[in-house]
Amino acid sequence: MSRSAAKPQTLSIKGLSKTFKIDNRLVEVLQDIDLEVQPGEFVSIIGPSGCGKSTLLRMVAGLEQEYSGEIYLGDELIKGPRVNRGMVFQEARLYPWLTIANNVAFGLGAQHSASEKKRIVNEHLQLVGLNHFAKAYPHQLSGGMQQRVSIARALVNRPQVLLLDEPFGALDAITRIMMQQEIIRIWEAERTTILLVTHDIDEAIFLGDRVVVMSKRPGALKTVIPIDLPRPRDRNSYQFVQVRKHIYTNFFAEVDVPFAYSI
Ligand SMILES: Nc1ncnc2c1ncn2[C@@H]1O[C@H](COP(=O)(O)OP(=O)(O)OP(=O)(O)O)[C@@H](O)[C@H]1O
Repeated sequence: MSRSAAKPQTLSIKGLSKTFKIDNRLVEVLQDIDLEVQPGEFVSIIGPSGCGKSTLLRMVAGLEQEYSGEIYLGDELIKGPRVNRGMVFQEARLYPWLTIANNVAFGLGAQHSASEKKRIVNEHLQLVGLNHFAKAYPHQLSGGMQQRVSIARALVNRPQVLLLDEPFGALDAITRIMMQQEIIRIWEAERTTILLVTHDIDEAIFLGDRVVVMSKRPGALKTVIPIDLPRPRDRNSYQFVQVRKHIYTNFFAEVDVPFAYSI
């Protein structure tokens, strides 16, 4: 592909803490997060429900702006959303009245001519394997295909960082496995830095160069585990199973069940 990439930058999260006001109470959600993500690295984030994983991603996206600490992309202090960071959510969030091509084109800036827009959209539809669906509408696509459209839309401005917030959570198990292979293929083609939040420990190990494990709220970094397994990874290999066992037994063997959820 003839798509020129911007120079990759390191993502630096420094001393990040976040408090929300819930029911007139201040609730500390994130506590002193320090994390450096190298250009082109794939980092998976796991942790108990409510520990602040999505909030952390939203902060990197620039969607949350009140917090202490700093987030840098290269030399740029992140203060709000910008096209150098793309985000994909659990639901595809497509516009039902727009064709697939127009959904992908939606985020493209006015600096592109109509023919340039068409070329960029086609390249991205090809990247996610949907070039034959340019004129279809979202309701004509399966959940996995819709999610691929939202990945194309997030990549269309050539972001430095792709933020994936439980992007395959709503998909069935088989589609999920296919999408994991798909995101690896896209990542290997694009070499975009990826931050993935997931509830699925296998998915975190299968995809990540490193797995960040967060503690329960207020979310802090419990540990960061490098995954030195060769790609493509085999979920049933001895080494893979050992990494999974290590994460389960050391970090998730005794997850506290809040009283409200206990029987
Ligand atoms: N806009 C908001 N206003 C108030 N509280 C919020 C807001 N967004 C998130 N929270 C609170 O922050 C905490 C962390 O939420 P967040 O969605 O980041 O957690 P999470 O780790 O992604 O959870 P899950 O794994 O269940 O999706 C929760 O207690 C939630 O209630």
